[in-house]
This record gives sequence, C-alpha cells and structure tokens, in this order.
Amino acid sequence: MSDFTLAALDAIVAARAGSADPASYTARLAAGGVSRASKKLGEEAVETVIAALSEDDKALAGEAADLLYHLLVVLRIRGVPLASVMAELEGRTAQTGLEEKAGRPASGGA
Ligand SMILES: N=c1c2ncn([C@@H]3O[C@H](COP(=O)(O)OP(=O)(O)OP(=O)(O)O)[C@@H](O)[C@H]3O)c2ncn1[C@@H]1O[C@H](COP(=O)(O)O)[C@@H](O)[C@H]1O
Repeated sequence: MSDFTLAALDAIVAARAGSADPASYTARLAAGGVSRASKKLGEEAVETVIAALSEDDKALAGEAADLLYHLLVVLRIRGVPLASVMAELEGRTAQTGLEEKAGRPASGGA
C-alpha cells in the first residue's frame, strides 16, 4: 500500500497553484478561479459515478484520484484548509465513539 497521503498531494497543489509555471495544470486551474475549478470538480464527480457503476476497479481508482485532486484544488482556491476537512471528519468519528476501531486512541476526557 502506498504511503502517499492527501496531505502530501495538498502540499504539491499549494506549491503549484501559487506558481506561475505555464506548464502547470494546477496553476492554470487556480488562475481560472473557483467557478471553472468547481465545474471541473463536478465533471470529475460524474465521471467517478459512471466508473463506479460501469467500469473496472482500475478505472474507478483513476477517476477517484482525479476527483480528490480537483477537490483539493477547489479547497485551495476557496482558502479552506484540508486540515479543516480532516477535523470535521475526525469530529464525526469522535461523535460515534469509533476512534479506536479507526486505529486511533480515544481522545479521553469526560
Ligand atoms: N494529481 C494530479 C492530477 N489529477 C488529474 N490532473 C489533471 O487533470 C486534468 C483532467 O483531465 P481532463 O481530461 O478532464 O482535463 P483537460 O481536458 O486536460 O483540461 P480542461 O481543459 O478540461 O480543464 C488532466 O490534465 C490531468 O493531468 C492532475 N494534475 C496534477 N496532479 C498533481 O499535481 C501535481 C502538479 O501538476 P502540475 O500543476 O501540472 O505541475 C502533479 O505532479 C500531480 O501530483
């Protein structure tokens, strides 16, 4: 299993979105603004659904990768840190009391 993380991809997206490199797809997408990037995100979401319903596992993994990448770009353009999304997910896990099953110690306290 790969050690590559969403946080590592987010760091790459941050660096590329802030660059003026004309070869960078991320830079071009970020320069296009939230409207264009959100449209791309929607297209990737639809392609992921189609892959889930009618394509093989490799195709689904590819579309899911496109979807996560474009989501990170939209979050970056909007200035919403990935950490905020992870904190939201962590909070939901804590609410259900399943932290230990997720491989994390319970947060303790009362
Ligand atoms: N993970 C990705 C990634 N996933 C998808 N894509 C790009 O997303 C685009 C989506 O494909 P489409 O066919 O829908 O889009 P398109 O027709 O090329 O583009 P549009 O004109 O429709 O916008 C492709 O150009 C892919 O290359 C990505 N581009 C970049 N990354 C990561 O970002 C890093 C930096 O990339 P650059 O910004 O290009 O240097 C890379 O090293 C990767 O780690």
